[in-house]
Amino acid sequence: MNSSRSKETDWRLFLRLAPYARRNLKLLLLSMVFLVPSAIASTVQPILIGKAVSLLKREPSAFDMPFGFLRDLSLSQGLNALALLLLTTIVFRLIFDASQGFLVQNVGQRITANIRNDLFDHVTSLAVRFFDRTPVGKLITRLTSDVEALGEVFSTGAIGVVGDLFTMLTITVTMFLIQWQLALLLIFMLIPVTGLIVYFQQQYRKSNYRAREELSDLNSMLQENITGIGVVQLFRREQFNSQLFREVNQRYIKEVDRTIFFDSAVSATLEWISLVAIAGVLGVGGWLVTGGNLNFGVLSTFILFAQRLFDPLRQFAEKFTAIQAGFTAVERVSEILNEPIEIRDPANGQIPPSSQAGEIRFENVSFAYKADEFVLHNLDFTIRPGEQVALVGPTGAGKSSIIRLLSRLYEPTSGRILLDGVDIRDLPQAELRRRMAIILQDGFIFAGDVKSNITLGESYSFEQIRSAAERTNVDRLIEQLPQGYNTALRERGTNLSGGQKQLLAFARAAIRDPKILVLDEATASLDVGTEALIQEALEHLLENRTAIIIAHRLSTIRNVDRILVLKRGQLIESGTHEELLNLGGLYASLYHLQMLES
Ligand SMILES: Nc1ncnc2c1ncn2[C@@H]1O[C@H](COP(=O)(O)OP(=O)(O)OP(=O)(O)O)[C@@H](O)[C@H]1O
Repeated sequence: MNSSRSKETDWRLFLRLAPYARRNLKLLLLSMVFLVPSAIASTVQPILIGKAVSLLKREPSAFDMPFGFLRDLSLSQGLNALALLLLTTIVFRLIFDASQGFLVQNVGQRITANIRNDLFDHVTSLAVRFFDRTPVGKLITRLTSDVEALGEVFSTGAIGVVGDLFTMLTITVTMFLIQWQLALLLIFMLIPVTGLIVYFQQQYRKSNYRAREELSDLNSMLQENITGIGVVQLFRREQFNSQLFREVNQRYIKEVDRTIFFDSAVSATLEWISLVAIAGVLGVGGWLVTGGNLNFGVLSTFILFAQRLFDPLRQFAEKFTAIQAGFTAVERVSEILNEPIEIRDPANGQIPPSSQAGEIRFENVSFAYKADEFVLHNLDFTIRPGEQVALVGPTGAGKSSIIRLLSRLYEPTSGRILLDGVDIRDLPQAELRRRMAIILQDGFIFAGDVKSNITLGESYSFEQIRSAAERTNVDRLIEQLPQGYNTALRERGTNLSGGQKQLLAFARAAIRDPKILVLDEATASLDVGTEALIQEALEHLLENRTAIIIAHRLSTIRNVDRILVLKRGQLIESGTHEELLNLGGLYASLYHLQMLES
């Protein structure tokens, strides 16, 4: 039952690769065709040697038919002719084996490159929810070492297993045509060995899967520790984390040891069975020869066959590690490729005219990150075009979640969000996000220069970049950097201060000229002087735009048109600064507390 299920799975996994193989079908077929002459040459060689032995022994040969031309030649001429034929088959095999190897590896590299590209595209299309539950290290393992393991199926020539099987088949048929008793003996030996190998192979596969899982955990831990190295060192967690790392590493090694055990078991089985087969042929064949039922030529041919029959199996054993690892890899890569894209563009999306100024409407929106743990309850409000609204509330009240829903990084559990009267689910995501710019507290920086971190891959002229920086009063700070706009920034912006990263995010938003601007604690990491500079720029930037501002420092939002106050995911107050102060509710008490502090 278990094995039939695993066969089914293997078949399904194999089908997973079919579309990739189809794209390189011609090369793949050609490489398979090359296997045929190679297998035939390999079967013919023992026959040629057998014939030579018969010539030397001057015994009647069992296979006269293809060698009629030898009858009129002298012994040395006949031996020379056979040697020449042998040489031809060797050259044949060399040429076809080499070409086949080259072709297969070439196709393999193309297929793995295609899979890697598809994985990248798929992963970047998955909803943020997927990333909430998948550690980065696990994903990286699948995108790198699992795809690599798949590539090895091709680079180790493991795909040549088809050729090995073909060779075994040709040898088997030829053996039966020549001498059925010896052929039967060898086949009887082959069957249990194959069964044993299949068993080891299944065990190997299981251990290999577990080893890859442990490797993912190992990489997740590594990634977490490197990303959080500051906290690790500040809180003296080095030893504690090392201990945790050692434990996972130990588990990984244990699983790898198991794979090595099964791998060696296969090689060892084949090694002794091949010797036993030769001994068997010598024993039974010797007995037949003494009885006059077999000649030396055929016996020599069968000794070579015994060796060659198990040779493809031995080769198979060597390749089998790569093949099984490849199956595990396809399984793990497929898991990611099968991950559904939760947030999709509508089949025929509506695009409201971009001249509209950006009205946002939440209609009875409720939302839970995890089933039944609602963080937003029945939100119902409208933000008019050009209105500036602040979202206020204690930590964890749900302010950032509102922004994530608005930008469709997550979808509401119930209710709907409308942009200029259109449900945002009916808008193409690119269109939705083109209409709004979001500035978060922690500006993310990509490796590249300042310019490319503002344009983010879109084609803006240098003038446009500079003008966006000027409009947000960021240009002066950029010019202070060592190479101005051309300063190379490192991954995650480690050569910029938190405030500097934030400033770049403002320029990034300004250049896009969005209808809606969202600031999520955007000025929190700026010093008072820089914040004043940005506030001034913001006033211009916010003109004629709908804006949502999240701020903990209530003094910065006093002038907005309306303040929405949230508490545990519910909208509890709404009004202008003065109205809310007069109301004397949560906002008023938060404000007075902050005033007291300052
Ligand atoms: N990715 C997530 N998965 C599960 N729960 C989450 C996730 N992000 C936030 N939450 C939960 O949702 C609630 C609202 O979080 P949210 O980030 O919206 O609060 P916030 O008002 O923006 O807080 P802050 O002022 O601290 O930024 C919190 O209780 C938080 O624990």
